[in-house]
Amino acid sequence: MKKVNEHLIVALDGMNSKQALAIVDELGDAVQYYKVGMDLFYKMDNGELLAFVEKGKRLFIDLKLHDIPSMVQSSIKSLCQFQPEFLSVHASGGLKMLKAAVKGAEEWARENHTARPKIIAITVLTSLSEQDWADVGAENSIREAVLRMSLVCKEAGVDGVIASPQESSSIRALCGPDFIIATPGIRLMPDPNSDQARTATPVQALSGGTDYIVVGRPILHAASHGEVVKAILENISQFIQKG
Ligand SMILES: O=C(O)c1cc(=O)[nH]c(=O)n1[C@@H]1O[C@H](COP(=O)(O)O)[C@@H](O)[C@H]1O
Repeated sequence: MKKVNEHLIVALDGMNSKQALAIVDELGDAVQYYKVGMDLFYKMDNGELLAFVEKGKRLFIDLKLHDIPSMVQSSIKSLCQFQPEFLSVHASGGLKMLKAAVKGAEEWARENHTARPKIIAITVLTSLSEQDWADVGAENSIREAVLRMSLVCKEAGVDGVIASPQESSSIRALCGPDFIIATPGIRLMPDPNSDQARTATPVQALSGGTDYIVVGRPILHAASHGEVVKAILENISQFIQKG
C-alpha cells in the first residue's frame, strides 16, 4: 500500500531553479514527488535536473510531448537521462505516437539496464470547459473524449492518464485498477480567479479513484507551503482511513 505522501505530486511552477530546489529542501520528507513543467525545465541545467533524484525525490518531467512518433520516441529517450519516474505526452498525438513514447522509454531502459519511466498522457486539459472544447471543433463531450483517449492510451501500452476528477471514476471502471490516473486542478476552496475549469478538492479527486493529485499554486502561493502540504496530507490520510 502506498504511503500518504505518495498520492501527492507538487508542481514546481512559476519559479526559477534556485527557488524550486529551495522548496524541495523546505518541504523535506513531507513531499516525495515533484513535477517539473515547461517553464522550470527550460530554466534548469542538467545538474539541477539531476538534483531531484540525488535528493531522493521522485521526478515527473511534464513537457507534454506532442509531435510525430519518431520525434516523441527520441525525445523521451533524451529525457530519460534525468531519471524521471513519469514523463508526459498528449494523448491526442494518437496511437502511433503513444506507442512510440513507450518504445523510447523501453529502449532507454534496455540500453541502461534499468526500469523505464512511466508514460502518462494528458487527455483534455483541466483548464478547458465544455464551451472551450466545442470552440476548437470538438463534437463530443469532454467526458466522451477523455474516455476514448484513455482507451487508446491503454491500447498503446501507456501507463496512465491525466484527467479531471469529473472523468476519473469512469476511466477507472473502463481501464482497470492498474491504469494510473493523475488529477490536477485541485483546489482546497473555490477559486473564481483560477485558470482551471474542471476542479475538485483532494478528497473529491481521490473519491473518483485517482492515484495522484497534482497541486501547484494552492501550495506555492500560500503563506506557509508546509502548512498547506500538511493539510492536504491530512485530507488524504483521512480519506484512506475511511477506506
Ligand atoms: O499535465 C499536467 O500536469 C496538467 C494537465 C492538465 O490537464 N491540467 C493541469 O493543470 N496540469 C498541470 O497541473 C498543474 C496544476 O497547477 P495548479 O493549478 O497551480 O495547481 C500545472 O503544473 C499544470 O501544468
